[in-house]
Amino acid sequence: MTDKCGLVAVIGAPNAGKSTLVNALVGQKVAIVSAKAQTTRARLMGIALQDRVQIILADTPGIFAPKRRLDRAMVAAAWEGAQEADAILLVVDARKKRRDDLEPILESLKGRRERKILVLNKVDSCVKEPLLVMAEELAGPGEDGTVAFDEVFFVSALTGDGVAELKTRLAELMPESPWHYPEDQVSDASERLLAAEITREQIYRKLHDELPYDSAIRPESYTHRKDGSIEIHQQIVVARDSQKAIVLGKNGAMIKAIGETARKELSELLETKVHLFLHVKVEEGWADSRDLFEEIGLDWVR
Ligand SMILES: Nc1nc2c(ncn2[C@@H]2O[C@H](COP(=O)(O)OP(=O)(O)OP(=O)(O)O)[C@@H](O)[C@H]2O)c(=O)[nH]1
Repeated sequence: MTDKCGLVAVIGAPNAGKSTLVNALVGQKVAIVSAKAQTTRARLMGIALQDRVQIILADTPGIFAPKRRLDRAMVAAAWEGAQEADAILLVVDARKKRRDDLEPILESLKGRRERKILVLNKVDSCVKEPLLVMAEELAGPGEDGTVAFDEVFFVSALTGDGVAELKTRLAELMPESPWHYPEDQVSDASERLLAAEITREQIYRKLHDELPYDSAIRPESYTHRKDGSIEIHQQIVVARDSQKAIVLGKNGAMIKAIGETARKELSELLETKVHLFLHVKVEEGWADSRDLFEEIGLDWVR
């Protein structure tokens, strides 16, 4: 069998389950799953393998009405991901009845020539009949005769139901091409970016009530020690002194707990001992700072 390799853009509203689906397709944790909407800031890529086919998944940030500059950058990154794709996967939370947030996405999909696949996710917790109606509504030819979607899949990214079928289909759709990544490299998100994502996930888990979106992780250094362990330094960037106090916690207890959990998870993922050093830095208006945008992998949007 000749080698095949292609790019799949994963798009959808916040919380639709894109990260969970990418993880399920890849079979290993590469993107960040959180119950909170809009946590996927960086455009992490997952790489799924099926026989001699490499499927590169652009796990894009949720598309939503952008207000702040940072949010606009997220949307731009999402669409940038969809530009050179061999297929576009739109992930929809099948449990949601209101689909207002889908309208702008459906509208902009109309003009796209790529193969469009609708993935109705979370079928583990929704009733069947309305689901079929929804599929019919979304997948049929639109009023102007254009087909909104070429194919529909029903999946549960959580239980894995339907994921193998979707993966097989994606593999079929990939063009003949040499592989873009070495066999053992399942993610092109550099390890240091992955490490930053894991710390950020812990901050959301432990502090999301107090620190909604006003924090970011800046990777400082990532070095391999002679004994095979890895030393990682990261800055937790916040906007105000009061937020710094929250991240530190009483006598530093919070940052210690964040660091400890993140270190354990990283150590498991990287299969080696990890030394993680976290520092809190106050930077007013960090969301407008250009270098940080670049560090989290987003284009600068004015
Ligand atoms: N019941 C159920 N829950 C799911 C399924 N897939 C994802 N979820 C949950 O939905 C929530 C959002 O999932 P994510 O994968 O973070 O969603 P996302 O689309 O990547 O979200 P953003 O990063 O905000 O764009 C999490 O709590 C998941 O556990 C599914 O198939 N069934």
